[in-house]
Amino acid sequence: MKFVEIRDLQVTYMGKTKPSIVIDKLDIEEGESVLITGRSGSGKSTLVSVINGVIPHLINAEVKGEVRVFGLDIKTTPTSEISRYVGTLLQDPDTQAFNYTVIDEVAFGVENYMVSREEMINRVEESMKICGISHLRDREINTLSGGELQRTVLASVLAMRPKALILDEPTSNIDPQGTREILELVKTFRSEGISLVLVEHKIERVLPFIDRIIVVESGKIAVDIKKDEIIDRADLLHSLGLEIPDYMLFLKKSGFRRIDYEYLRKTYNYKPPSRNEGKGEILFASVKVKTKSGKYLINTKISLKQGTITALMGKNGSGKTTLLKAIVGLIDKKRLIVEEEKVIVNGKDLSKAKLVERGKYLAYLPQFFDVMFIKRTVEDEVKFSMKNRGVYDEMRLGEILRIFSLDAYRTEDPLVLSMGQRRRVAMASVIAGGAKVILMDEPTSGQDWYHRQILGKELLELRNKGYTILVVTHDARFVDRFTDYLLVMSDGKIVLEGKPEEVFSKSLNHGIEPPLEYELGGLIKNEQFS
Ligand SMILES: Nc1ncnc2c1ncn2[C@@H]1O[C@H](COP(=O)(O)OP(=O)(O)OP(=O)(O)O)[C@@H](O)[C@H]1O
Ligand SMILES: Nc1ncnc2c1ncn2[C@@H]1O[C@H](COP(=O)(O)OP(=O)(O)OP(=O)(O)O)[C@@H](O)[C@H]1O
Repeated sequence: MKFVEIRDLQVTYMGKTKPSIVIDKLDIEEGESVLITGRSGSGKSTLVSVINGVIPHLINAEVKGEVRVFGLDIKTTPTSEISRYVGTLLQDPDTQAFNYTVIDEVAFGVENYMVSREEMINRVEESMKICGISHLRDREINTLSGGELQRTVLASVLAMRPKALILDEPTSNIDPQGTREILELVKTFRSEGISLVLVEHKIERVLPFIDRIIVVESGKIAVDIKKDEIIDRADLLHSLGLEIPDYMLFLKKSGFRRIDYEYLRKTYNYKPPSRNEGKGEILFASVKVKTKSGKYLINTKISLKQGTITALMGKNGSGKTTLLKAIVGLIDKKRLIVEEEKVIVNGKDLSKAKLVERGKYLAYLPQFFDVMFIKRTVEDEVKFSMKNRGVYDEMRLGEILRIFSLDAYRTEDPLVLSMGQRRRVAMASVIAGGAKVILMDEPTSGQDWYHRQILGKELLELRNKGYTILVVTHDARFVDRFTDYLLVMSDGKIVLEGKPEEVFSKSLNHGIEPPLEYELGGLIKNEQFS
């Protein structure tokens, strides 16, 4: 039986005049493992939403044509029935978790099935183990880090033992080593005939786990190839804005039709970009944060050099977000104990300063910043933020809008702008108070390569204008391309620091996978892709 059969499909969201996807024919065989990729907004999520029945049952959209999933017509089969066969991990795990504790969440789906209690317990335990969250079993969901939450949702999906899995950008929140471990395990399920659909921007990372690549472009299937054809089509894929590493283009130019890691190791040269050294320390912090039961979540010192971009990497739950929050003064003191929070910015001691005062020196951009917008125009949004910090001045407002290339959008509603534009409005608002140090939490997550490059260039421009930036990310290629220093956290401590090329050679034990060109170019030894 086929996993997916699509014929003459057109999906049009309520209120839209044009369909978001138009697909004449698509078949996915049972047991196949397919990567669906393509630019942001191309229609990937819409496609997977008809495969798991979310459209039309939970999201209102008109579906013309036919979609069958394991022979079931998605238009007439309730989602509860489809979800017995097709398990989905959404990109934003917040929307998928409803329970109080981790173990309740993992058991939630499987509880509704007719399985014995013993079988249920076995499945729940096994899934927690696979996803590396057994130690979090009794933890309240709202205390989990982003990656821990995503792993929890995945465990609950796996406990249902679906015939097919849809993973929507698993690498966006789960650290690279964790993603690899989970995909390795999914691969072993595949020997039991499980089908896999992976929606992902990081093609290279998932290549060992898939058979076929489908590229969606403007709502249509633009490319549908076997994995082995990736080099043959490298130029086309590159021109579609996908993250095709240079070494693949190099192979194509050298006349190869397949990836030949041996040849690359002998011939491929890689030189990291030049980095800024910075001019002395602009930020120093010494932070200790612990739980009520006395476990240190953060116990570390951090220093940033003026006029540099510094990356902060580390496994899920290592403490990256908590460290950023502690520096800006955003730790929830009802839940956690702040034992030490020494923060000095540009010679000014902010250790005792309140949030608003710290905001004049430090700008913090959370991962999901849309919630920050409260005004109806870009100009009002930035103005409001300046007034709030007591630093409003019309000239300065104009200057900030120019720095962030927002002049042309002054009167637009921030919420109708594109993701990149919205991020610039949020950044303009947070630095409007005069802050010269910007702390950003996972701005690369879920972004396609084109937008990650735009972000990187924006950061370089800000750096050249004298700002200092600390950026939390799981994206090693982004770090290599766009940052000057790399800090690695483990168990609440910064354990490695230096230029990315120095740190990458030692970071394998900390959940970080260096860009493959480091290994192929002989800069580090890591034979995981061979
Ligand atoms: N619920 C919705 N209502 C109306 N339009 C929608 C809805 N969801 C998506 N769209 C539109 O459909 C098009 C395809 O969006 P979709 O989310 O499928 O893209 P995507 O390739 O998954 O993007 P990304 O990589 O950014 O997640 C876009 O133009 C988007 O604005
Ligand atoms: N109230 C709490 N009680 C116990 N542990 C907590 C509490 N709040 C947070 N934690 C734990 O602190 C650790 C650090 O979380 P943090 O969000 O800083 O991690 P992170 O490095 O940003 O992870 P990710 O890469 O997944 O985003 C996590 O293991 C989290 O579960």
